Amino acid sequence: AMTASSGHDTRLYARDHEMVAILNAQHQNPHYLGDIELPKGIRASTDAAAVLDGADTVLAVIPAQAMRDGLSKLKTLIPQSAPVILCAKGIERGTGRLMSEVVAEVLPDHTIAALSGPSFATDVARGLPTAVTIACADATIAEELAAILSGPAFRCYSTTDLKGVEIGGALKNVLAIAAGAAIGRGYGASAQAALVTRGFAELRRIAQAMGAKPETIMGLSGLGDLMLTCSSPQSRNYSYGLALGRGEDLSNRPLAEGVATAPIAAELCERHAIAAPIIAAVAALLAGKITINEAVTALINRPLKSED
Ligand SMILES: NC(=O)C1=CN([C@@H]2O[C@H](COP(=O)(O)OP(=O)(O)OC[C@H]3O[C@@H](n4cnc5c(N)ncnc54)[C@H](OP(=O)(O)O)[C@@H]3O)[C@@H](O)[C@H]2O)C=CC1
Ligand SMILES: O=C(CO)COP(=O)(O)O
Repeated sequence: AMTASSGHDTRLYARDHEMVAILNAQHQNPHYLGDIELPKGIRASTDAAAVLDGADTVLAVIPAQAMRDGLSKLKTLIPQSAPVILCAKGIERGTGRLMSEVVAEVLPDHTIAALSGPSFATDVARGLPTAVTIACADATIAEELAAILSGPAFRCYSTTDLKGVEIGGALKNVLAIAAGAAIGRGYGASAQAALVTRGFAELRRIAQAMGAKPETIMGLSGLGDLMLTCSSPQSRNYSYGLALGRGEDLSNRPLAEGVATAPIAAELCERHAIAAPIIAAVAALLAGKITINEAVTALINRPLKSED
């Protein structure tokens, strides 16, 4: 929707024939975006070759755990000259790879970028004002992509800190589950703020260990997306946490990337001796190893320390 609103020829590949037919005929995507009116310029197709033929920029918008498989199937069709912009927020299960590392293995000769920041799909599709970060190791390409993607209500800031952008996007989902679970269990807004703030300290430590820039973590793709995702039931990760906290049935819920990312993030922190008790608690909670009450009691009774 954002590229079509900016006047770009926008083609969408999807595997669901019915969705493609409805999108082309009614300019809506009822399953994912309700009755939101999408720009008429978007042309959808189930024919990947036709969609990707001659594309000068490709946005990869599939869940993190499906990224390797999804792009592998399309790799011969993606034009060599087209930068691939990753929109998924997560760490790959099994390998611990960031999305850019996954794509570097699948498409080793392509320019890789990542688009991330506080941006609910429904807000962007409605044309509500949104600001995000686009990252690419090549500063000129990052700036060019920011200019291409920005539009009347969509503002892109550019950075070369690909890792920083990816780490913020992946970990905010894990922390949103913690925030939602605390509210769902009835611990209140003070506990929620404490979890988000101390979770942010964990995010900063991990980012530093991985060589990300502090400015990126303090920016839209870090703090910005953390604020959004940890405070709004519109977030699928936060609402997953809410349901967990309320003891609701967790089957058949919409995608919550933090569920897959939590255990791998906790394992990475343990392996690199990075203190991340909240991320570890989310992983243990999701694995059914502890209850929310046990997690909160353990967190609040940790040895006292300075606030760093
Ligand atoms: N929704 C949002 O507000 C935002 C989402 N993101 C990120 O974008 C990524 C995708 O999320 P989102 O689009 O919301 O997820 P959804 O679950 O809403 O949609 C997933 C899309 O990916 C397709 N898909 C799923 N699995 C595969 C697969 N194995 N191969 C090919 N296509 C597949 C689905 O197709 P089908 O319908 O055929 O199953 C569907 O079109 C996530 O990492 C998310 O964190 C980032 C910013 C905002
Ligand atoms: O990443 C998002 C907003 O920036 C969407 O969050 P959820 O995946 O939790 O819905």
